[in-house]
Amino acid sequence: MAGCAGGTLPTRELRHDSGVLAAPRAPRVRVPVVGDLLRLRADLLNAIQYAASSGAEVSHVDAGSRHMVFVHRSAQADAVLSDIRTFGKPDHKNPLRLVLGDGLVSNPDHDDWLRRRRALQPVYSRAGVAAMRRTTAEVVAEHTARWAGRDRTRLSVYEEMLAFTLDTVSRCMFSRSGDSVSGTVNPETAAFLLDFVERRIRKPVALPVGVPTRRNRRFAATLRSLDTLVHGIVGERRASGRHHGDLLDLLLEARVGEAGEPLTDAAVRDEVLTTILAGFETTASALTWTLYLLACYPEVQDAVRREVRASGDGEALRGTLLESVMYESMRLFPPSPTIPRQAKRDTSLGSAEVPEGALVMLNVAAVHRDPAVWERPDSFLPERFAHGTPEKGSYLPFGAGGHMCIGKGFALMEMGLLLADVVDRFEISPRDSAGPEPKALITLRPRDGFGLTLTRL
Ligand code: HEM
Repeated sequence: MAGCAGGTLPTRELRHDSGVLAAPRAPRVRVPVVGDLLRLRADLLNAIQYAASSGAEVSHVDAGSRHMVFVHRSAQADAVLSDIRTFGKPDHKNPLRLVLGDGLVSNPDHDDWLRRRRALQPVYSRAGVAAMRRTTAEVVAEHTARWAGRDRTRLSVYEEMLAFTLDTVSRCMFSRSGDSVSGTVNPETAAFLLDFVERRIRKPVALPVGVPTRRNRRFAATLRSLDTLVHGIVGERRASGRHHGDLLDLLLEARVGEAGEPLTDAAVRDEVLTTILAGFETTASALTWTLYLLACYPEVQDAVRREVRASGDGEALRGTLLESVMYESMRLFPPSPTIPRQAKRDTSLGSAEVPEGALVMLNVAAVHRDPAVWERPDSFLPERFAHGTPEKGSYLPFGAGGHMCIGKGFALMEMGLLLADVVDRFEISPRDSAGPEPKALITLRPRDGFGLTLTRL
């Protein structure tokens, strides 16, 4: 079958051409490695997969001025995620802060983060997610209707999923589309900002953003227009007091600390950008790999279609085959393949010493295929999730512990609605002869994009 290499249906061994995740190639870098950061970063995913395949629990990488520790096993991952004071968010030099400021994802100050996290919990609660369901369903219907314009549509999957998730999160945030929002919050802007941040993560030494290079000037201008947009809408809302029932309303209603203070305008701005940027690429990645797997396993696709059609309104996702397919897809292709932490004091992980200041990278992709935990770890077996998710530390698409993804419910709702509508309307089949090759930095994406064919049913 095009794009889905090897294997036969009944065994459901993973069918994809790349093999990068399934079977690590001999590394282009040695791991552990001293002073070889550039090459490591050129092929991060392969290097850390290879290190994991050596059976080590952790690998040390001396990355120039910074010591890095990659964690490959569940027990150590659990130890890191459950002690958020010892293993905190990376410090103020984290390039994500250039865009997201002190929003939940990049806030390095534990106490400030905790106050905000408690204040924002209601925004992403079950009720908050339920309030966003109608808008999300409208965005789903618009996008799938566009793909249904012809009998057979050749979909550039990753690009389409990015457009869909960005549209969803910005419409749920501002409850309006239109030029003022889409002119500023669009896939090009978002891709530029993420690329800017990723390059700075990859570069050991980067020019300060204040140096007026062409990219730095574009970066400053992009941030200025986002800030103007957000502050403008927030100002209008505060002045009019009108309620729109969107995420921004919920952010403005959030109350911080014992005194119950509202978020400052600066904090609202940081959380708006954090929600948009944390929520769109990750969800697009998860949808991309799930559609790919559904295309490769038509018998699973058929079963999901039967389930969706039998369920009527499709309200409940919990316990369904569709949910298991999404979980299994995020196990094989975790949208956030690494989770970064920084040791706030000298400590240890199993027998490994971890010095204060070390960057600790949880190798989620390896943890998800740890043969000690997962039977047939490289196979696509959604039924393994029929009875819930496994033991602590071994399944981490949304992280775990205090920093666990606050948008998990939102993401699952959005994915469920899109996938249910797609399988109901279309047969999904692979298009290209080669399958997508995963590429990882902040998120796991197909290296050169890839296509699927949607045939209208
Ligand atoms: C499939 C989609 C998604 C995946 C795989 C994902 C994954 C993750 C992961 C692994 C973390 C933990 C990072 C850490 O421990 O440092 C995280 C945190 C976070 N995510 Fe998500 N995410 C997704 C969707 C979303 C959405 C839709 C939103 C917003 C609506 C969101 C907002 C956040 C925020 C704000 C945090 C920071 C939480 C904190 O540290 O308090 N995410 N996400």
